[in-house]
Amino acid sequence: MTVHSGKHVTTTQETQAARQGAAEDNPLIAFQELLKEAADLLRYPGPVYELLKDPIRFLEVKIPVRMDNGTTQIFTGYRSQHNDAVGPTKGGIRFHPEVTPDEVKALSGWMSLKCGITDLPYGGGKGGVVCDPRSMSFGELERLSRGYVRAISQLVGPSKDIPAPDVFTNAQIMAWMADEYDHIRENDSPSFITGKPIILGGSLGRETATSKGVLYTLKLTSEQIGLQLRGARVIIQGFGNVGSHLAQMLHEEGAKVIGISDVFGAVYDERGLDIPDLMERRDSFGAVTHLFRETITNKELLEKECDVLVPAALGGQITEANADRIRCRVIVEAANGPTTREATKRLAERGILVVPDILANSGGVIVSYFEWVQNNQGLYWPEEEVDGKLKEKIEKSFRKVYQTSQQYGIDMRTAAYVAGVRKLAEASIARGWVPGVLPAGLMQK
Ligand SMILES: NC(=O)C1=CN([C@@H]2O[C@H](COP(=O)(O)OP(=O)(O)OC[C@H]3O[C@@H](n4cnc5c(N)ncnc54)[C@H](O)[C@@H]3O)[C@@H](O)[C@H]2O)C=CC1
Ligand SMILES: O=C(O)CCC(=O)C(=O)O
Repeated sequence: MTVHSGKHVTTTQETQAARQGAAEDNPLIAFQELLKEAADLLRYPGPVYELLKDPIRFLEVKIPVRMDNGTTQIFTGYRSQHNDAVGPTKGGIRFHPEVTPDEVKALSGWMSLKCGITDLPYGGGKGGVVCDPRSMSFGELERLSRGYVRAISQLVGPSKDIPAPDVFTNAQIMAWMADEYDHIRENDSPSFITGKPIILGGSLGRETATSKGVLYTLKLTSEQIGLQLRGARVIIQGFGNVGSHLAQMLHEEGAKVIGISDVFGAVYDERGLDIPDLMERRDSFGAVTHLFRETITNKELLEKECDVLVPAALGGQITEANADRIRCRVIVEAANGPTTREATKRLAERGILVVPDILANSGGVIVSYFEWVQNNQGLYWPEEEVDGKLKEKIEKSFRKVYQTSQQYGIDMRTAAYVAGVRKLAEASIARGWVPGVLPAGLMQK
């Protein structure tokens, strides 16, 4: 494979096509359909589903930003709070040109389920801003980040709704947002947002937490299906925060990472890629394939044969259109919503196991919770402590979902919904929001 230096500046047609595929299968409808299945399995009364199928609060905002060329551009942003019966809502902020209201709503619902599975004291939230940060200057991005916080400031806060990074946002953006919030509130509120730089109260281990969680779930899955990770052929779609660290971790575990991709395309080498070198050379938006002369498309990469396929970019990547051409033993969903419902069914028929996003990528919010706890108590933990607690939580969550799938005879995704919705429903029942009976022992005398 030859390497060249060059600069892509536009989004490829393949990206457009991938997103159109996602539009065919609206993530909010997919969330609602499976939520209904889980609520019915648990025999919850109708109002439980009616309450949880949409966010409890959804805000759309306009953010005027002075651009470097003197013009003013008006950006659209969203914040969705799915349910706050358990506690404050929690979830990342995505900066991406194709953010939609339904996507943000679905992402907030998935956050609620994620926090339910992992037993965090939160409901789900999510934010998004329609923008392309790759085409903006540092100054423009800072003004947009601060403008977004001003626009949503009434709705968020350390005990209301706690944002974090997601696609195309990072620790620097969290730092600007934290600073803006402190100015508005006129006090220091480090637990308003997580994923911050360490110097501003970020937790050790947060940057790699999502990837570490994916690695742990993959290891647990491998034990179940008798897959040897050492020497296993792995393909990872996306080389940003989650994909790149995961590639590095798998490389260190002795797995062979044979394909990776970014927004521009993919690189594939059946002999294994030099991951440490790619880690050095990726840019801050997780782009690396522009360094290669020979690339393939994201679509082609997903269809290459491997043992483990890890989508770690956007939603709606494995659909009815390509599910029959996916050739792997297991898919571990690091991205949110990468596999549509129809594709999940097709893959199950073909014996391909899917480890669902709301379990596999929960390491990020778990360590965000640890960051929030550390900020609230003003006492900071060493990285080993963070890692140990993360591993414990992921293992417990995996067992919960796996046992639920065995108990009800359902696939891992449906099991994750069943395991995740329980806490939400029970807290809503306990508050008297919806009718229902709590399991014995939950309501103390
Ligand atoms: N950062 C976190 O802690 C968590 C992230 N996730 C999910 O993991 C996924 C990746 O997130 P991050 O790594 O944080 O984002 P990132 O912004 O660091 O990286 C995104 C990667 O996806 C690629 N990409 C973007 N658009 C693409 C397209 N249309 N086709 C192919 N590749 C594309 C980018 O080039 C980049 O390599 C997202 O689905 C996110 O919601 C889930 C849990 C936590
Ligand atoms: O770290 C967090 O609070 C949320 C991360 C996130 O957005 C996600 O898990 O999808």
